[in-house]
Amino acid sequence: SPLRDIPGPFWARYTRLWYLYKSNAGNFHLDNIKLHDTYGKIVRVAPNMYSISSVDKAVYGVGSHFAKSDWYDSWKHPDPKNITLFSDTNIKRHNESRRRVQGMFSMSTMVSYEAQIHEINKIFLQKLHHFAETGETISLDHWLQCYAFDAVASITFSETFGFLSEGEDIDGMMAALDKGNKYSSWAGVYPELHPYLYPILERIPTSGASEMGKMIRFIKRMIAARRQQRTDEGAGGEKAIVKHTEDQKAPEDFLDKALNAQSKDPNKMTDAHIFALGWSNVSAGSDTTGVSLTAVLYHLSRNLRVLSKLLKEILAVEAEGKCNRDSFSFAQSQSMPYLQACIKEALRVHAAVGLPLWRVVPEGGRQVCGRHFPQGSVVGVNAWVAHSDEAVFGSDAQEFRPERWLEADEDELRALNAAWVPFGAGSRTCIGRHISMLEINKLLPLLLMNFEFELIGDKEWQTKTSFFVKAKQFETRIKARRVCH
Ligand code: HEM
Repeated sequence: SPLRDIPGPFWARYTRLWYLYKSNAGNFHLDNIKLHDTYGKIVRVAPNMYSISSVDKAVYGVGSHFAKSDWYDSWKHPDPKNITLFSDTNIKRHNESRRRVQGMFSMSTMVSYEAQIHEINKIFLQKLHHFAETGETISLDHWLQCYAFDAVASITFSETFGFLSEGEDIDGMMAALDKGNKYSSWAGVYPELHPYLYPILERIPTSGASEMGKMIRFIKRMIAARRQQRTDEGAGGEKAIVKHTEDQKAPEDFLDKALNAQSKDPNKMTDAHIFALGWSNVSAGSDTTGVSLTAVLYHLSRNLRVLSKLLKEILAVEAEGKCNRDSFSFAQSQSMPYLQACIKEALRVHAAVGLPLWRVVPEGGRQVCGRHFPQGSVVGVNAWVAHSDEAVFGSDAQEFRPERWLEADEDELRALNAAWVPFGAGSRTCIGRHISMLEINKLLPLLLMNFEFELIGDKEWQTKTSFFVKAKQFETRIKARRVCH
């Protein structure tokens, strides 16, 4: 092989088992950084899989023609009818599907959902005020995940899953998603087995495949119920706008938007597109935002200098009467440079996704990270590796220091931004990033204005990666914030 000199662990040269084991051992986000420290910019992690240390535009640039590798096949049901945006490895079909739904995810559309997010924020604040009164210790990561689930459900289906009000994983949906993701992460290493493994494992209750099946059925039930409701209401698909919330001013939710688009042109918005939309929002829009919110709060709680500087910015806005402790507008958050720097920095030091984003070198081969790769080679960058690159982020790359985003000059900022990939990059970049940005920007100032978060234990937190880098536990005590600092 022309790539035989690429270094890496001994067993990775001969078998995918090494990557299977390592990527599922729970620490690959950190192991991947160590691998690059040991072996350099390009590291072999399996006979034909190469981890690269930077976000090469040749691979991830828009129009690069590097398709997602078959590692993504295991992220969908083997039935080809169940395509999803995230797992589609066909460039042409993915572009077409993405174009059909792109408008629903634009920032301007997202801002129209502010009122829904505001309602979810209210429920969450009430819950936290209760915990502040009782003084009990809570798992903040769990509650932030409940929040993210209910928020995305609210804009997708105009109803919450009830996680925040119950504080529980109702119907085991969180666990189902978690197990499904774990299955996909390991089965992706041997994707050729997925069509055979999935139907067998699906029959074993609580296996990752059976839990994935449960989520798929849940989404299909939500869609079928809405179709029925529209028929019962006489909409029958022809009426342009059908409201499913009591608030008649609320914008159409994602599902209605998709069903209305289908009634206008069933060929453009097929049943498969509608399923893919519901599935993407629930599966890709909950854990990711929960993990990111958890990361922001964790790093702020451990960096009191940063926290008090951010509080100053937020409380100054409050003093000017531009917000109150119940409501914070997205527009306001956008004019707060330190808040933006803190969010960006937290997503840098703790990207939600902790595995490389695998791509296939297209026909004719390509130059990647300064070396030629023949077609069919699989290359991928892990955001954790890209974000720890000292050549870009400086010798303090490991530190949580939001100022780096404010001190950089124009050229430096361009380089920082190019290496900042918590949402992926290029044509496969996260389509839902504006949803999470809306949620994070509206919620975080409210949390900090209302509460003090006291971490239990002074050790660094423990994390576990399957695909998402989740806190093992984030035990916290909450106090109502009464005095301005
Ligand atoms: C902070 C929160 C989020 C993070 C960190 C995040 C991260 C990512 C990343 C890294 C990718 C690229 C994966 C790859 O190349 O394989 C991605 C893709 C995707 N994300 Fe997100 N995501 C977030 C929130 C959301 C939300 C709220 C939604 C939907 C409601 C969503 C839906 C998607 C979809 C559908 C894709 C696939 C896009 C495509 O291939 O065209 N994400 N996300």
